[in-house]
Amino acid sequence: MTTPTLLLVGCGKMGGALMRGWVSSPNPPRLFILDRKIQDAPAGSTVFRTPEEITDDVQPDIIVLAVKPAGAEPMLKALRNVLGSRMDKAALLSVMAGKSCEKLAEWCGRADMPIIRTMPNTPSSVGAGSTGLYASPHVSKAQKELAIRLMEQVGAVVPVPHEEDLRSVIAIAGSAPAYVFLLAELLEKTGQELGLEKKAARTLVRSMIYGVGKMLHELPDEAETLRKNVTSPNGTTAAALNVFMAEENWPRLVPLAAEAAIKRSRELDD
Ligand SMILES: NC(=O)C1=CN([C@@H]2O[C@H](COP(=O)(O)OP(=O)(O)OC[C@H]3O[C@@H](n4cnc5c(N)ncnc54)[C@H](OP(=O)(O)O)[C@@H]3O)[C@@H](O)[C@H]2O)C=CC1
Ligand SMILES: O=C(O)[C@@H]1CCC=N1
Repeated sequence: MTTPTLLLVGCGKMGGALMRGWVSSPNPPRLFILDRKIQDAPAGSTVFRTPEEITDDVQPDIIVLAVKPAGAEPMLKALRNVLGSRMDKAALLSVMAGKSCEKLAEWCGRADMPIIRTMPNTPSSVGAGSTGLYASPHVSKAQKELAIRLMEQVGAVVPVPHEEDLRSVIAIAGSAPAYVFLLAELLEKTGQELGLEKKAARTLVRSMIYGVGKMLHELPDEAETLRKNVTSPNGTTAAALNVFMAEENWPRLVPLAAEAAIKRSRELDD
């Protein structure tokens, strides 16, 4: 298997998470990075601060676009100018929460530009990401396989049949690490308010969430079964879950939050 060449455009929170995941994986890609402020580029990679700095020897197999959606149009137009026909030999892999394949192809200057849209998440930085992936009709079988292989190097990949499905991926996986981090924050804070030392609350909460993640990852059981195994009849967990599971709480709030994320993804498309 040949080592693919990537041009990673934008190396902030998500691009940086992918970069860290890739360089720690068994077969790291050859990395060119375009980012105006990256400080910790991995050994062996090459950094450009502006599109104009990109050298003539750069021929990417995949251009990974990880800037904010609002910055996509000027960036792709600048890349087209600098890369010229080299752009035609590459596929574009967007990680952005907005901007359709159609728009991205237009900004690449080519209606049949092969575009792969993905929605990864920051756990990719430790090889435990989850990525939804949609390939436009212009993506070849080999390009799609390469994109899947790259994203599998940093976690699980779920191909989706429709571009629109990526909105659901955003709501339950792309944005969702923040929901779990919020739960961790609130549990740690509550532990301290209940009298535990900060360090003790932090250790207990983080190892608990790690353990829950490991069980969900390794065991075949449904989440519901694992939840019920913790919930002794009339015990402490049942008392707490009566609060969370009340109709007006999590059963209403989780779909409401997902809907808000989806609505925002539509706005980011414009
Ligand atoms: N954060 C997350 O958890 C996830 C984010 N995404 C998607 O990833 C994309 C990036 O998000 P995120 O990583 O959070 O954003 P960041 O702002 O952290 O990263 C973007 C990076 O690109 C750089 N950049 C932007 N424009 C240019 C330019 N013209 N020249 C050089 N460098 C440039 C930015 O520099 P500067 O700051 O100086 O502008 C920054 O370092 C978004 O589209 C988002 O939807 C997807 C899944 C999860
Ligand atoms: O908040 C955002 O818009 C990005 C996309 C998913 C996670 N972060």
